[in-house]
Amino acid sequence: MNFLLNVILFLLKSVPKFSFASFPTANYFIVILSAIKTMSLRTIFSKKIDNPEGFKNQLLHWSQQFAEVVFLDSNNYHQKQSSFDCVLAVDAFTSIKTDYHNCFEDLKQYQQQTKDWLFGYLSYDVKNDVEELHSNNFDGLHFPDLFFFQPKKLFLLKGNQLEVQYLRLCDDEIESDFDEINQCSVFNVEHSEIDIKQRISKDEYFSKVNKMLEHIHRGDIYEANFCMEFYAENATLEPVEIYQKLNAISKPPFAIFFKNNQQYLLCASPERYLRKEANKIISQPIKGTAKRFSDETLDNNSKSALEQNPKERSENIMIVDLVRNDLSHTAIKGTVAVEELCGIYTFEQVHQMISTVVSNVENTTSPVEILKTTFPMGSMTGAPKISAMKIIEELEESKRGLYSGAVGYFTPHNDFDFNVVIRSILYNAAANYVSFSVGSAITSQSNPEQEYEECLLKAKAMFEVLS
Ligand SMILES: C=C(O[C@H]1C=CC=C(C(=O)O)[C@@H]1O)C(=O)O
Repeated sequence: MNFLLNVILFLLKSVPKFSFASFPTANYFIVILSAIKTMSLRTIFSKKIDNPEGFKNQLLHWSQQFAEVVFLDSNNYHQKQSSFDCVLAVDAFTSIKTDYHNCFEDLKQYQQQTKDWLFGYLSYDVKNDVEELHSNNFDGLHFPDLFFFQPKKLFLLKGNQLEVQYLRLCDDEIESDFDEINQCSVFNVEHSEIDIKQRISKDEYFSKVNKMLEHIHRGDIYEANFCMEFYAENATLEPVEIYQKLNAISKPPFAIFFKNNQQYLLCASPERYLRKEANKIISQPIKGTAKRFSDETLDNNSKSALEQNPKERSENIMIVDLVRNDLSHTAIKGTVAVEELCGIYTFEQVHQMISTVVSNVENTTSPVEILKTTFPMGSMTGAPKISAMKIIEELEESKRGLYSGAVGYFTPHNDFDFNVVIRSILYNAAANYVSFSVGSAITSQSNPEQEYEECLLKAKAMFEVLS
């Protein structure tokens, strides 16, 4: 039945004369068929958008009237594993907000019972639900450890094609919302200057990295991601404005504007944590970072130096091994594979080394179980994972919270896609607290001075938009 509906829907959508504007009857059919398809939970319709970039901008500004907002933008970055160019989910119908205690089980139940689109995040600290770990470091942000919501209103954009999915309880608002979005004026507001402080001094950074190196030389761990926080108190900023500036200079494939009441994430991440597409699981850890140059020759040299650098390659390969192990917990035997090892990808701010590790799972495997057995992502912890997380907690000064967590969504068909929260600004408007953290992988070959420089390179875009 569902297959037949999908075929009819596909045929209707693919005949050009049946576009929304020129053939309302066909569109009417699409709405009806789609509604039956989703068991009447959501009303769906498609619309052709003439200017997707302009529309995205209006959509983001329009979304600000809601308490819960997730805006995902791939910035048209060419990638195989992508379903949409841009997604907006707003206005919670139901939600789950919790600390780490039993959070994976609670999320599993919520996801299974809702059987709908869910958007939200897992903070780094939900690790404490899975292992005997703690998060006692300083927290100026006070975000919940885990938050997901079922949006009343959902917009999915791919190329010129927009699909709108509204819960039936509010589907009478589709037309008036569209008028509002089209009329939404895009304004630019300047923010006041923000005084950014560093949580640990350069000397403290060196001493902590040296302690981490002692752990490595003793054989406690062989790699760990050491991070440090930059922050501002008594700060006020204009979240949309700052997000758009950060996105404009970074254009990463996993950009996210997230809002939960007074809590904001302005994220310019280049990294995917985990995606599930039917039975296939895809993880794309990043390890290895190199500077961009405006001069083409210097830029190419930096790229090839990264590609050949033995330290960066070994960092990446260690994490690939860890991810293979993580995926094996839920994989069908013999299906874990490395699709790409140490590929070099260029972004606006940096060159990155990215590997792609995949596996297949059974239809019956719970999506939340796949997250639980792989979280937190190896690229932000180190190896062996549990020992690395213990040492990270001991040496870092700030609670990681949503930094180094993951934001993304579940579909009604048990698929999901989550990014890694890095290269991001976090803001609690109620506490007037702004924070961003950066880190790098420490291995036996690390030179503290170079690691410090790498952190500053990763922080450059955030400094630029906040100053
Ligand atoms: C910890 C960060 O980056 C991680 C992710 C990608 C590449 C990394 C690296 O090259 O070491 C880091 O492990 C950060 O950006 O704050």
